[in-house]
Amino acid sequence: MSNKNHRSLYILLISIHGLIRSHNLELGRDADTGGQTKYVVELAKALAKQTNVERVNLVTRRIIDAAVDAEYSLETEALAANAQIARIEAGPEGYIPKEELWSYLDSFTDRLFAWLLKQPRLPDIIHTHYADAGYVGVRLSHLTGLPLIHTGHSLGRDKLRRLLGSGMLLEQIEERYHMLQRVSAEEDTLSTADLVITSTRNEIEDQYELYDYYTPEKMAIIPPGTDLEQFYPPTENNQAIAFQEVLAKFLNNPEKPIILALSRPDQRKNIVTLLEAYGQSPRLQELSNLVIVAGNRQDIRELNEGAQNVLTELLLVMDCYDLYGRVALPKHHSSGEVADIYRLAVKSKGVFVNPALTEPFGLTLLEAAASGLPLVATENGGPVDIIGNCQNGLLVDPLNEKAITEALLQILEDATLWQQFSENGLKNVAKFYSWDAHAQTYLQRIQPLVLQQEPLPKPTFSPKAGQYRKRAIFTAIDNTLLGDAEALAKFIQIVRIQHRKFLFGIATGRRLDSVLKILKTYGIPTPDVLITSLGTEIYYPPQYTADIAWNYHIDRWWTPQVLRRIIDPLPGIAPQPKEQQSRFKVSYYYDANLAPPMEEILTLLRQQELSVNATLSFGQYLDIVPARASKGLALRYVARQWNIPLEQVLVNGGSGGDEDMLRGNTLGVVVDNRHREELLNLSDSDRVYFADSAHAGGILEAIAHYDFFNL
Ligand SMILES: O=c1ccn([C@@H]2O[C@H](COP(=O)(O)OP(=O)(O)O[C@H]3O[C@H](CO)[C@@H](O)[C@H](O)[C@H]3O)[C@@H](O)[C@H]2O)c(=O)[nH]1
Ligand SMILES: O=P(O)(O)OC[C@H]1O[C@](O)(CO)[C@@H](O)[C@@H]1O
Repeated sequence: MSNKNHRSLYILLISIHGLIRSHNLELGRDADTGGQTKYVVELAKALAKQTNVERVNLVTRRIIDAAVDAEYSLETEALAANAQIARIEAGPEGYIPKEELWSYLDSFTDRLFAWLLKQPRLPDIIHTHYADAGYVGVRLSHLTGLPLIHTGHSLGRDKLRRLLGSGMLLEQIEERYHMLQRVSAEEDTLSTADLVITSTRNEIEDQYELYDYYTPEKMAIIPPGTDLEQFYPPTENNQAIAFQEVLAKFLNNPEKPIILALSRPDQRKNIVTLLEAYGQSPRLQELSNLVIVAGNRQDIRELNEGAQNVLTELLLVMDCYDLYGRVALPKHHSSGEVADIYRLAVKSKGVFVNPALTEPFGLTLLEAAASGLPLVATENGGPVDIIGNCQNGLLVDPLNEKAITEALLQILEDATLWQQFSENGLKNVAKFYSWDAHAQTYLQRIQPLVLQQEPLPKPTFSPKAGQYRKRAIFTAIDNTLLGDAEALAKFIQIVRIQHRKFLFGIATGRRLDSVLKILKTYGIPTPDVLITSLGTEIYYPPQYTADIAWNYHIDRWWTPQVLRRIIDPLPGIAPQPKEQQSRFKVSYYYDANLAPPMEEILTLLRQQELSVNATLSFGQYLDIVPARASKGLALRYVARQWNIPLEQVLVNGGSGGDEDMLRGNTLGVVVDNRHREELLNLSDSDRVYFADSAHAGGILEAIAHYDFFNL
């Protein structure tokens, strides 16, 4: 291993949703392809140019769908000589909205991990973008021990707050955006990440501050850049800009100053309030035209629900105020035309407006500034910093039509102010927002994380010759292996007869001493590997050698005494006897009638900045272990040691503590006597078989169902 201090870096960026490729980004095509898509491609290219960066991978989801370009199905695509996009399959092949990706992210994680193990070496750092990639990065970081950094781009709690403020009902928001799942993933990411990179101070103070796990000291403000070769002011010569033709179709007096809004057609962008302000102001209508660029569309009725609602509402409001001839809503524009659109607005002495309910950062504001276009922008989010730095516009309350109108008139009616804002923007965007400066600051900030990382060592243990197996069965004990003597006897028979053909593993919440008693009492053959105490300990028979590397790996940010001080006083919760406790497991009895709901306990732990794994089993056992430990994570560590693909690992479970080993690419089976609500959200996973039989009968049924011995 070369000395880490001098080795050049291999950086892994993960950005899962949207349409990502090396060129000609289809920004605005849909709600998932916008600023983040552009940000990660430009970041990857900027990092790849740095001298001490050896390789950059930008990992995204592989999409095979006739509705989108075939390029998105390429498994790799070059971004630079030392940078590639890598596309990993997860769930259905087709292009689906980011809100529907959640149940496929465990599988994405397993496939990405398998892909990484095939590369010349593991990355030095994982950088995730948005909640879905955060979900994957947390698991990947636990699996590998690699440092995790995160950039939210847009935060669920902030979006939720603003949508509620705009009058949407919680049920509507949950139905459309699956906000609870997203916020839970964001909290887990914040509690695992070593560093959070934001674009502005406002994000730290006003957006991340909403989270239970809020640690400003782990956050770094590194503003993104913008491409000054693409965005620049119109040239002096009066060369016509082709897009003018497109707008002329809509406008009676196309020479009037343009008020330009450009964003994805998403509710959060709040374009309709701008249209309302324009519709209510005869003065604005006399002085200017309103141009709204909101993605590309052929037929509004074919767009996804969010975009359809936004555009339909705009047409209705336009009609209501009879704004025909004064408002342009172009259907198409290419990514190459975007810069021209800004320049058209500048030539007309117009204004760029971003009326978003909240704008985490706002790349369009940088683009407008680089074009010389003054700004009117929402006071919620990144524009506070951007206009603060660039001194090139006015901030407004996005829900106040009057304020928006006044700000627009103030700039449109004052040529001196317009000129001042235009010049300030041009000068300051180059000074404060450059990708090269971003990449240099980025590398300085991650260097200490790379140096201190303790990657999980390649498995020391290697199976003895002849012991290689290509499949495995892992089962929990209570109510899964045990409970039906006849079925257990049949399973024991299979173990004895077929034992050369598969690795027999046990993954239990019990301690080693308790498991050994069970094996003896029920005559269960000695397993090849024992995962005990809920994935915190791993033993290898016959001497039951403990895997010390695993203990060292999970012992991170583990402070059981702090944990006990927080949990012990809670009502309806009592410590289990000491023989159930272990070095890396704190266990309680949980009385659902008296104790706070699990969500509240998780919130409490995060608010105390604890990064742990808390699970409820059989509705009565609350177990808390280090974040890097679980049955699923320990099982993956063992499968990697024995080089057994997860697709050949049959896993049998029945309660909350088993959930994470049943997710992902393993072959899951849930026994019929399962604890239903603890495993409820497994139902939409395509790799879990819900057995009709209970206890060990479930395993026997699954062996047949998956045709296990012929895999
Ligand atoms: O019809 C459109 C709409 C958008 N864009 C482009 O798409 C990007 C939009 O980026 P941004 O204005 O930042 O908004 P979002 O797409 O919402 O991006 C998210 O991610 C960005 C990067 O972190 C943050 O700046 C935003 O606040 C956050 O909402 C810009 O480059 C636009 O030029 C188009 O080309 N055509
Ligand atoms: O508004 P939301 O749902 O938080 O999502 C913001 C979207 O904008 C993007 O920039 C699109 O690339 C991503 O951050 C995300 O898909």
